[in-house]
Amino acid sequence: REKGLPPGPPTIPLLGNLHIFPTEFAHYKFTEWARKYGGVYSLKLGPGTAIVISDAAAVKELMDRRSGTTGDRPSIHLVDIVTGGFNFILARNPGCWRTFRRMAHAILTAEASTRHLPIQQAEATQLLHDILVCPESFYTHIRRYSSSVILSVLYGKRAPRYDTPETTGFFEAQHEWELLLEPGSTPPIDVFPFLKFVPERWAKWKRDAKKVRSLQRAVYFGLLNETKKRLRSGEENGSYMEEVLARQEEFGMDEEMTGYLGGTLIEGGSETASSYLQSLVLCLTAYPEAQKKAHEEIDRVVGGHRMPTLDDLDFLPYIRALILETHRFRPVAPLMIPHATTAAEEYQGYIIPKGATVFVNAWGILHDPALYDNPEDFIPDRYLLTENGTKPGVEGNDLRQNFVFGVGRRICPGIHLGQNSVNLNAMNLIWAFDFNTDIDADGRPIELDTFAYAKGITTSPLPFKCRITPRTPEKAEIIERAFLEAGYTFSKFEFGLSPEDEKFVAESRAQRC
Ligand code: HEM
Repeated sequence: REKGLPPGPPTIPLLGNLHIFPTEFAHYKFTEWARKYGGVYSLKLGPGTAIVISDAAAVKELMDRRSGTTGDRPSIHLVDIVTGGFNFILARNPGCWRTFRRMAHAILTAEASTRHLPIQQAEATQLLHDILVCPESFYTHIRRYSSSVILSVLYGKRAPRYDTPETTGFFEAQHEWELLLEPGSTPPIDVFPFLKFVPERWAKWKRDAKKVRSLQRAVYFGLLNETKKRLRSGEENGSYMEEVLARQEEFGMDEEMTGYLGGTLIEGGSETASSYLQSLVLCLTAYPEAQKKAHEEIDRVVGGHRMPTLDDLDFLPYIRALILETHRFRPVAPLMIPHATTAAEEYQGYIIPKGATVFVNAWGILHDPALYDNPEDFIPDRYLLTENGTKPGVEGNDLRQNFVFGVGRRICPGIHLGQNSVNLNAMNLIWAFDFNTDIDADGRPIELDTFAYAKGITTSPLPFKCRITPRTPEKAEIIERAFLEAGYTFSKFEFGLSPEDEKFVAESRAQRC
């Protein structure tokens, strides 16, 4: 470890800390090290350096205020060979990232998210309907919902079923991509660049990378070409990609960039919202006291004769607190997405070197016992006591309520769309259903493991069982009616459907007649 770096675990020659770098659930190990080495510590990864920040004040200073030098992403060879460097989320700065970001700022605005609310609301209604009809498949219903919203908003084409070809195509590509990016699944190419020159026949990762590239391109460019075809036939429906295509020249975007912009926005928007909503169901089920309070509040404010709308949220302080507590308790991206520095920075006497990878340990901060009372418990009330949920007497000014959406220049550009999804569905699900733990053969409740999560950069609970029942027959009827009425909104997003999707849609419409 070079002189001047923040402290960190002892190193060994050549590898530094590479031999102890966690290959899964890194946020747990990073948090354990933070308690030992402090809120800003360093890891040596071969010749490279990683800085782990688990302190809210340091995040504010280094990542938000000095974002000009901490807003890059680390160089990842796989991103270059799979996407040609055109992955918005992992793109390096400068280069195409700046163009993507300008485009996102112009088009993914709060105002635009409001324009897309009708389809989001209609999809949220189908989510309630699907759970009503087949509650045991709630996990996949949520995934269908989030993919369909993002496909509708981006390409103006919805996914009526979980098995819609675009959805399964995307999930397959995404699954293979995440496996490839998983630390430990490939040799350390970025630490030892000579590995790039190993011939393909001895490097399985190169063959896998080719496969992921062709899977992704089939989905991303397939959707883009369909959008163009739809525009040529004069069937505009106001999707994001329509505007991107119209302003391609203004932003200097060629075909490759345009295809990958849309594709990586699906990557960013699909699994994040679904992971959040799956965690929400897990928390409601595992913490019946919190569920009861939320039910009481929504019954008082919204009542049983209509569905909630986003306007109700202002009058639902406990549910707002519950939404924030779910973000804190199980953040979708516990280590966010690694950043990198473009110049050296000095922080409290330590050097943060140029080219260092920076991990923002959101998990470590949001589960810090110095900030939160009983951080491992799900306690929405903490957000009623203080703005950022911190324990009384502790300054929470270095935190902010949208912290889980990222930091500095890399803050999530889909934040408005994401927040609408989270807020709308949280209210809907609480309004509509009772969530109870499953029971075993002897009628005893089966305790849920709230730590059973999938590994990866973004993480969702592993599929779990719970009993979901409508709260009143009247609510079940309201949901059915709203789903049938949503058919009109859906019809504007249903083109080029597969025969199976056509059949499904026709059957839903037939019910209406
Ligand atoms: C609950 C929903 C969501 C959560 C919790 C979430 C969270 C995040 C986080 C933590 C980051 C990393 C920020 C950083 O590196 O500092 C991020 C980046 C990103 N998100 Fe989201 N996100 C959500 C929804 C969405 C949606 C709906 C979209 C697309 C419309 C989206 C697109 C992106 C993109 C493109 C990036 C990369 C931005 C960049 O590197 O400049 N996200 N998101």
